Amino acid sequence: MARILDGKQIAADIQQEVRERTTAFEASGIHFQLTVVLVGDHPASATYVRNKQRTAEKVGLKNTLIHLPGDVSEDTLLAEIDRLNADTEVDGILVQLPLPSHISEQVVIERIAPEKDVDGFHPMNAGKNFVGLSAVWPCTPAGIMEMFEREQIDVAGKHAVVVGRSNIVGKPMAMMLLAANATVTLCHSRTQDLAALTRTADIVVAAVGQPGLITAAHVKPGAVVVDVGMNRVDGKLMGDVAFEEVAPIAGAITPVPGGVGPLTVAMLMKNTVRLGCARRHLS
Ligand SMILES: Nc1nc(=O)c2c([nH]1)NC[C@@H]1CN(c3ccc(C(=O)N[C@@H](CCC(=O)O)C(=O)O)cc3)C=[N+]21
Repeated sequence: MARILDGKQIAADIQQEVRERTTAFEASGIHFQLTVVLVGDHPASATYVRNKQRTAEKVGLKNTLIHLPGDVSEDTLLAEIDRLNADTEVDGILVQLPLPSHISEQVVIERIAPEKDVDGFHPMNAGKNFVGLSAVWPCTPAGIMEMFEREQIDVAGKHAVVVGRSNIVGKPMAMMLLAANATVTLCHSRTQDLAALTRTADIVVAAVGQPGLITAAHVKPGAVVVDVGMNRVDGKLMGDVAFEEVAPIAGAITPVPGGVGPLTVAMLMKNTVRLGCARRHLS
């Protein structure tokens, strides 16, 4: 039976460290602020945003929610981002995705000042990361790497198979693993014989949004299995991994919930402090 990687506990450890840093800065009158922009009333988004705000509160970050109606124009949203870019009190800006279809996510992401881009989604930051200049990495892959480190899962020289090629998770995950000296295979919806590839993996990261896609037949005994999936099935949260059948085979596995999700939120806090320090020339 696999070791269960307790994302919630690791996230709590990261949050504790962030709390210690914000407390130290508070003593010198410095307060970091995360601003979340939510457009519309997508129920899942509202839950995630509430989670982020609660966590920000806990770690001593000022947090502001800008909630705009679902029919807000792209221009109004862009003007709001311009205002936040210019606000010297704001350290991090997160525009919750997905956005309504009448708004271009790419245009919005590019409008966020790169030095306030806590998600690491801006092409400037993605590009820097691509060439090995360390910018802020997207929170989900960053949280997974942080978990590997804290759980002493050494990725150097290992074969890591990432399933999913989004700009938010799959692509940056592959880049981070590569930077940490893993041998990386990036799979996606058009990959032929996925199971044959994942069966050769020492580490599998599933980030496709298909409940139960990764089965026992996809996993080599002893492999580390990381489940990024957040699928709501009959009101229940399910990952991309068929946990019940994979857990007995894997060497280590993340649960859903309580795995990657809390790590993502914790890294958002860590990234906010990092950007706040960089912008204020603090170490
Ligand atoms: N600009 C932007 N940045 C994001 O980082 C971003 C985003 N947009 N849009 C949506 C996705 C999704 N995401 C999650 C974060 C935490 C949990 C999380 O904490 N999940 C809990 C369970 C939550 C529940 O019960 O619904 C867990 O896995 O234990 C889930 C999902 C961040 N995202």
